Amino acid sequence: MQVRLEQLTKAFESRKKDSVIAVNKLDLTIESGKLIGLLGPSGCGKSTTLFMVAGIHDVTDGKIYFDDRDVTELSADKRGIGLVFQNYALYPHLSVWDNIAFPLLNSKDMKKRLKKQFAEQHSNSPNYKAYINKLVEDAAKLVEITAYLDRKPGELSGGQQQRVAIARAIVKSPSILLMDEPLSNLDARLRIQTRDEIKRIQQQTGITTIMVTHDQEEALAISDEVIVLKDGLLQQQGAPQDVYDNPANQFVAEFISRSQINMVHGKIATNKLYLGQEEWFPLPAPLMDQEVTIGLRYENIKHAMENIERSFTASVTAKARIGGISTVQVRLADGQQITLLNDHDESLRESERLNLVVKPQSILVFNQKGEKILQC
Ligand SMILES: Nc1ncnc2c1ncn2[C@@H]1O[C@H](COP(=O)(O)OP(=O)(O)OP(=O)(O)O)[C@@H](O)[C@H]1O
Repeated sequence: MQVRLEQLTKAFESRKKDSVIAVNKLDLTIESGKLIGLLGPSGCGKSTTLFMVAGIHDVTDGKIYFDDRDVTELSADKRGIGLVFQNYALYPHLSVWDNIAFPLLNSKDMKKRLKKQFAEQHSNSPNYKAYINKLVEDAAKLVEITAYLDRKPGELSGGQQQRVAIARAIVKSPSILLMDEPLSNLDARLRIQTRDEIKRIQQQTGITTIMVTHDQEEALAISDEVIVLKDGLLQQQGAPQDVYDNPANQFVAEFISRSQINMVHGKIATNKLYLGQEEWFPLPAPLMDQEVTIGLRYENIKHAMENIERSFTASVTAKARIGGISTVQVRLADGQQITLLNDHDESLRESERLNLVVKPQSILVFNQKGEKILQC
């Protein structure tokens, strides 16, 4: 099912006189069957957006459509969504089976729907009870927790509990699955494993899924598309690699870079780009004279032959090795430091002068407002 937000806005009344605009005129279309990473720093409005789509928060302004149906005023239980929370929110006194079956057995609407489905589908189940049992077992099988159906949540690991929560959300065949930071209570190893599980489950079911996360690596790894928010405003939507390669602005470039980006001070003067104080190269198209910030990702800066077009020189100040990644820090003529990946040359010496070049289309130039004015 497609999800479309039109000028979606949420203001929270504050005790002080100004209200907080948590989500600000958000226009978005999420295509059916996609896994979306809703991404941004703490307080940017991710959860508020998700909870409006879920029907948990009412909207201050704007519209929410599921396909062509306006669901803005529809209550949460009538939207056909599955919800997964950060803290799993399982019932501790119920078994895993009972937790998964809970939404099937405790909603009048759902019971009505299931009875109709059971009658229409001429299912292989001999009776309604067996039909429910099969739905629970199928959901448990999908998330691979069949062996734990008799246990209580407290007898499971965090990762297993989150799988139960996912099973409970998908057992009612929702049209949309909404996940609020589903991985953040898990340790690093389980996070990667569960992240990959979410991808598999989403691909197997084809349910349109929106996953809120503040962890860009997590979002980039599994999402078909990422949506980046800041201060309640949409910054960019696109395929992970495209957003990484072509960030819309300085904020996105820094947020989606695992911090491995240099932001170097420079300027544009008489249609030439300056790296620090040094003239670098003529602009491909004219731009106004101004101070700029130049974004250069570590992996895009390479050693080069002397005098190659757009090359620049810098001297080595330090080398570092973190895990399998080796970096070298160099100083430009005006003293600014930049870092690059030290792919191949372990023999670099301190103060050695290097000739460097940046991969085409990866020089990102931002104006003082953080808007991208050039990428070349
Ligand atoms: N019930 C509320 N009352 C008042 N302000 C709220 C309320 N809920 C959220 N906010 C504010 O709205 C803004 C967006 O909050 P939201 O929880 O959506 O952000 P988030 O991106 O999900 O953050 P996090 O990653 O920390 O969960 C924040 O400034 C927050 O303080």
